[in-house]
Amino acid sequence: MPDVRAPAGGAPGARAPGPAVRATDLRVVRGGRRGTLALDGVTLTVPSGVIVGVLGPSGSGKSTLLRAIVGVQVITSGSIEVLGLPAGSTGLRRRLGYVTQAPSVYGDLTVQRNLRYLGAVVGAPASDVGRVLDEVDLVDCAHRRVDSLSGGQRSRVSLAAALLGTPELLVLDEPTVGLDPVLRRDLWDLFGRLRERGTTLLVSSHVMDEATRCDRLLLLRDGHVIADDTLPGLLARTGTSDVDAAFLALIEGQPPNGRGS
Ligand SMILES: Nc1ncnc2c1ncn2[C@@H]1O[C@H](COP(=O)(O)OP(=O)(O)OP(=O)(O)O)[C@@H](O)[C@H]1O
Repeated sequence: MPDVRAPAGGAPGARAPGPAVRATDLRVVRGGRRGTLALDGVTLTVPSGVIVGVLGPSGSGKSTLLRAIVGVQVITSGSIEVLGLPAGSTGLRRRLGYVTQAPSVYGDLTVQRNLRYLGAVVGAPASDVGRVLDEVDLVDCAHRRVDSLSGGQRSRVSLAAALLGTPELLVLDEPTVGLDPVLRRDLWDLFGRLRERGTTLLVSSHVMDEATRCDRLLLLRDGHVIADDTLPGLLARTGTSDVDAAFLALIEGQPPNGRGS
C-alpha cells in the first residue's frame, strides 16, 4: 500500500487551531501480546507549522510513533490526537501525507502516471502533478518508469505523492536514507519551504546532524521520549555542542533501558 495519505481539505491557509499532534501516555506493544513494548508512556505535543525531527537509534520507536500518529498502528493504551481529531479518524485522511520507508509507488508505471493516479485517489487537482514534480526536482523523470529510477529518485517520487493535495501535516519516515549530501540538502530546503507555507512536518532520522534543520527535536530511546526541545535548548540543558553528545549526556543520566524520565 502506498503512503496512507490524505490531501488537504478546506480552504488554502485554513489550518487547524492548536497543536498538530498531542499524545498522552501512549503505549504500543508490537508483535502480539508477548511482543515488544515499542512505545512506553509517550506524552508529547507537536506545535503546528514547525519541523520536528524525530531522532533516536535503530529500534528506539521512531517508526512506531509515526505510525501511531498517522493512524496505522494499533495502540495499546493512552491517546493520540492529530489536527484536533483522534488519530486514524476518517476526517484526517485528506489532511495528512505519510511517506514510509518502503517504496510507496508502482514500479511499472511512469512517475507521471503514478502521480496522476495517486492524485485522483486523494482528490488532488490535476495541476498538482506538475507542481509536486517541480518541488522534488523530478520534472526530467516524469515519463520514466519508476523501476528504472535510482533509489534516491524513487524515494522522491514517494515524497511527491505525499505532497499531492497540499496536506497540513507531513509525516516522513527517514526520507533522506540513501540520498547523497546534495539531495539531502535539497530535500531539507524543500521541507523548509513547506514549513514556510504553514505545513507541519514530522521527520524521522537517525542522522543526528539533520537536527540542525529542525525547529524542535524529539529524542527517543527504548520507546521513551528522552528530550522534547529545540536544538539550542537541548544543547544548553546538556552542556554539549552537538546532538550526538547531547543524546549521550541524556542517557548517561538514565538507568539501563532508558526507563528513567
Ligand atoms: N512488526 C513488528 N513486530 C514486532 N516488533 C516490532 C515490529 N516492528 C518493530 N518492532 C519492534 O518495536 C521496536 C521499535 O521499532 P521501530 O521500528 O519503531 O524503531 P525505529 O526507531 O523506527 O527503528 P529504525 O531506525 O531501525 O527504523 C523495536 O524494538 C522493534 O524491534
